[in-house]
Amino acid sequence: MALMKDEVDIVIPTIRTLDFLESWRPFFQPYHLIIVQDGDPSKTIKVPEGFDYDLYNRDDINRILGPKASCISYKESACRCFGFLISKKKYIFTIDDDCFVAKDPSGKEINAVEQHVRNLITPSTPFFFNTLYDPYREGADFVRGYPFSMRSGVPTAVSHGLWLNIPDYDAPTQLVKPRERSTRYVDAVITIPKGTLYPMCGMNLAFDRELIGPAMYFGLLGDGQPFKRYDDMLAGWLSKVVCDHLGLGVKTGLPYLWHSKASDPFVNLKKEFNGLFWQEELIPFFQSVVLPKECTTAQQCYLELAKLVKENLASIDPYFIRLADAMVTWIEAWDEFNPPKPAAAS
Ligand SMILES: O=c1ccn([C@@H]2O[C@H](COP(=O)(O)OP(=O)(O)O[C@H]3OC[C@H](O)[C@H](O)[C@H]3O)[C@@H](O)[C@H]2O)c(=O)[nH]1
Ligand SMILES: [Mn+2]
Repeated sequence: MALMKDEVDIVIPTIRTLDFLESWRPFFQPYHLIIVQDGDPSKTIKVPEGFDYDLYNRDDINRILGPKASCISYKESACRCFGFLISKKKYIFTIDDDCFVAKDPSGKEINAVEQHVRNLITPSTPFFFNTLYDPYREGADFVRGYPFSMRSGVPTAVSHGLWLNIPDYDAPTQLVKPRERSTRYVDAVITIPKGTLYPMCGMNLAFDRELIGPAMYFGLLGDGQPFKRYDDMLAGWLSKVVCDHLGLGVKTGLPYLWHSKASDPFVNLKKEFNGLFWQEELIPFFQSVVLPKECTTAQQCYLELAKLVKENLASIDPYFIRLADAMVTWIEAWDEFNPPKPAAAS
């Protein structure tokens, strides 16, 4: 049974091949796939038979967005956010092409789509921590002392899944621990408390487009930019600031998938180099941001954040002025392709 099959798009950035889809066929076949082909658009990427998909390469992105295509990264997994923008569905699940179906401790294959949807359709508890983890899961509840006034929770905007086998480590960690593998299956889903940022990894991620889509921009990184392999981190910091401001929840934990490819740590070190230093200034900055109460939509919050990025981060590097402009272009593109729905007749 494919949960919410008409409400979910599965977005896959790829610069390699899509053979991994065979592993997901039982779970993905009922859903629509949006494949964002990065790199050389003249290269043909084969999609295995039997999947319902749209595939967009760089020529398509340029044709569809016109000048606004300038905000979509090139040669960076951040290109995936083009799929977020042109989707018409309520939920997005995005996954990398080197991620496979994992098994839980009982040996059962994990349907990551289903778990993400369950995470997203049940509330979050960012304002008061429930020590027995997600109280809305089967076999759990609010523990003694949990305020009754808070037990309805808040809408969940983001569901952040994890990975067995190759963990998402930065290059320095990968270099000193080349053989370390993620083997611990933790059967938990946890709401990330309000006021706390987190390192959002894009390889096993789902979100509610209608609640937080405009804030899930993966930035202008990659080819031609001094900032690389921090696309998901940037989106995670900014979207969490917006979620906290709008009273939306972010969950992390289940589902797990099996991450198979360790990218080259030396190549990654070069790509991540600036980010390793900049993150130590960016994180405290985003942690300190307080958005004005007049910002009541994800778009308004995001445009305010673009202003703050431009005003406060150019001292780190002039690149942040370009990033701030790209954030504004992203919202313009978002609104062009996702015009506000007319208010229901009263
Ligand atoms: O220029 C590129 C490079 C990659 N892709 C696609 O993005 C996906 C991730 O690529 P890869 O598996 O090589 O990345 P990792 O080293 O595992 O690190 C990931 O960690 C999570 C991040 O969100 C991000 O996905 C990576 O940093 C994969 O589908 C590639 O085909 C691309 O489109 N363009
Ligand atoms: Mn990978």
